[in-house]
Amino acid sequence: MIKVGIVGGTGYTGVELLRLLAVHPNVELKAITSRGDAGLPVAEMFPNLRGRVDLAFEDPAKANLAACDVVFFATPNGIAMQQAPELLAKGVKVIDLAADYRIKDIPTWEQWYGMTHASPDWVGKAVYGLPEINRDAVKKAQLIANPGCYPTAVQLGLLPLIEAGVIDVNSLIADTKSGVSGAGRKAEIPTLFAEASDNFKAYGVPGHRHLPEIRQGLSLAANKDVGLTFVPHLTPLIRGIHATLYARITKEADFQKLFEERYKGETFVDVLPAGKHPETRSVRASNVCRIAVHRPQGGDTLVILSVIDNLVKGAAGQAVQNMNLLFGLDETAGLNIVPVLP
Ligand SMILES: NC(=O)C1=CN([C@@H]2O[C@H](COP(=O)(O)OP(=O)(O)OC[C@H]3O[C@@H](n4cnc5c(N)ncnc54)[C@H](OP(=O)(O)O)[C@@H]3O)[C@@H](O)[C@H]2O)C=CC1
Ligand SMILES: CC(=O)N[C@@H](CCC(=O)OP(=O)(O)O)C(=O)O
Repeated sequence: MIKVGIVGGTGYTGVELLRLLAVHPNVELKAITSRGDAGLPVAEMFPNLRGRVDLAFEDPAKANLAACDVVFFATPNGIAMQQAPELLAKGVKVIDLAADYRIKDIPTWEQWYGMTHASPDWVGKAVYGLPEINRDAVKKAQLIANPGCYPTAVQLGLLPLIEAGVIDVNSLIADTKSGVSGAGRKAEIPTLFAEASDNFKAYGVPGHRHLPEIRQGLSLAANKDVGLTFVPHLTPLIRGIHATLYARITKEADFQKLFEERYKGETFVDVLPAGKHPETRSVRASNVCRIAVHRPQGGDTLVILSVIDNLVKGAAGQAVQNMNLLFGLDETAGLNIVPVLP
């Protein structure tokens, strides 16, 4: 059994990791941390885990994380970069759900995240954990930078077209919507019920920190810098991301077939039949990204629709998928979940 620790067990991605790992056939949960709720039984905070997780939260300073085979950091940005190196030096594998190791260019990361990087040496060694792109590198990694939620939906939607060289990569548009769980579990005014329900708004239009992450991935695939307009929106959903992606065609192809071929054999990417519209509820609680390819009125613009559950394929599920690869397990272990509908 793989001994697993989680730093930041009281957040939304932390409890989602617990939900998935509690029934994972190859995992033994060893430690779950919280600074504020150390000593509290996990199932008392999260009643959905009663009878599934019998651990109590531990103070991160006291938990024996070094005895684990893998530690997930489900913490705010800037925590793993301080705490992971000590574990990595002891041979523990680390999967960071935050952004500390996602961006290879340190000045770019420091500019967007507004802090000095505490372990820049590990950035170069970290592997960006988008398995559909990077599977072989993930298998050999010690440190995984788990992708952001918007970057997962956007990259999976655009990469097949960029890899095939059939679109203009200077004028890409990603119009994305997220449910409020994307903002985490901490109390904040914009995610109060009275603020976020019955409301719809864009945010971060001048620049969102996922822009450099998405640009990095797409530019690698294009082998040149891409031009991307990225506009996130907050919607009154709890879970879910819907990305509407626009790309101008530069080379004719059977675009539907191109997507079907690219994701053939990918358990967690489902290309819908031509003409369909994916819904966020069709992936809720599952690790699936559902994609549809449209060419409205046969014009020169492709519209790709890509939906994920931000907490699963956008965070905890993808992290478990990466763990499976790291330990040579079946990539789908613990992730064979039918989405909840309605
Ligand atoms: N929500 C989402 O959809 C997605 C989130 N992510 C990323 O995953 C990470 C976690 O997100 P989310 O679960 O939403 O966040 P939350 O705010 O819901 O939870 C954060 C967790 O981190 C713990 N924590 C905070 N500060 C520290 C610290 N200094 N040392 C140790 N633990 C700490 C908190 O517990 P306590 O204070 O008790 O210690 C809490 O358990 C973030 O980096 C986020 O950006 C990535 C993709 C999607
Ligand atoms: C709705 C909402 O607020 N979403 C978050 C992004 C989700 C996330 O956690 O992304 P990282 O892992 O990169 O931090 C935001 O826009 O900041």
